[in-house]
Amino acid sequence: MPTPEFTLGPNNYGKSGVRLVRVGRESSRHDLRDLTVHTALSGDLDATHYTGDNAGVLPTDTQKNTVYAFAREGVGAIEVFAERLARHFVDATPSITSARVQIEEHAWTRVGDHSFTRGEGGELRTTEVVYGGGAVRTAAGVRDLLLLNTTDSEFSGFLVDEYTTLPETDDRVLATAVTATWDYAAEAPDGAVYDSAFYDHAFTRARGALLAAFADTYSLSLQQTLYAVGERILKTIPEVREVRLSLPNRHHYLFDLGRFGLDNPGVVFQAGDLPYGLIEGTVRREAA
Ligand SMILES: O=c1[nH]c(=O)c2[nH]c(=O)[nH]c2[nH]1
Repeated sequence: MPTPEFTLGPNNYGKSGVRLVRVGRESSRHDLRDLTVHTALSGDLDATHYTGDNAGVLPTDTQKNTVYAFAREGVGAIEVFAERLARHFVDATPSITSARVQIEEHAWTRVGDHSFTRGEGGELRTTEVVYGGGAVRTAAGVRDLLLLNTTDSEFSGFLVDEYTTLPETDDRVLATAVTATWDYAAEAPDGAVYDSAFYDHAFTRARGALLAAFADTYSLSLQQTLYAVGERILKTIPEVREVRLSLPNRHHYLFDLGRFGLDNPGVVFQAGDLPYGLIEGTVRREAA
């Protein structure tokens, strides 16, 4: 290979948005799983970038096919399915040294033995597994979990400068669409086995902790709520080492009804769209 003029930096490639629906027919009460899978591989891929020599390139089409083929025997928890795929791409492909597999699960609600319903959009359960150098890193989470408190939220005492117009409030609607991601420790502190049952149970408990913290925290800022949510997840799941949260502030503006001779004691709001505040942060197990 001729010496290239410039240096290729970090790179990865894979298939995004692999839509997989699996029907479990073990009994007449069918099981339904609906996943979107994203693969990203990296390794010794200089040749394809510098010269177009594709000998080390496992096509993204093959990566997609592998997702469907692996689903034939079962999926289990999305964390486990992602790890199976990531390990396969690395262990079976000499040029590939690291694989990232991300999965979003769209939840369907059962309405019969073989009937299900779900709204468009809606909350997703998520995972991201990275496998390389013999080590697995597993993260799990939720996206677009909509939450709203009609009271027990204030925002006051903030910094004021010549551009500040925001009035202080001692009672507001607090609404957000939570994206939460939590990392599992490589070694479970209590010796738990990271299997599908573990991940499903941990997900249910982490989500429950998130909801409880949002509901029972008297909020002086969304930042304070963010910390309270992260803290609650860490306290609930000993295997979690870090929680990352992204909380858009879905503003609700008290609508001025005074123009119509009406009072508005926190009853009628205009739901805002853009712009929105975006509060993001990480809460870690290590002490401050
Ligand atoms: O909870 C909040 N945090 C902020 O930083 C902020 N800024 C703002 O305008 N409203 C809010 N609310």
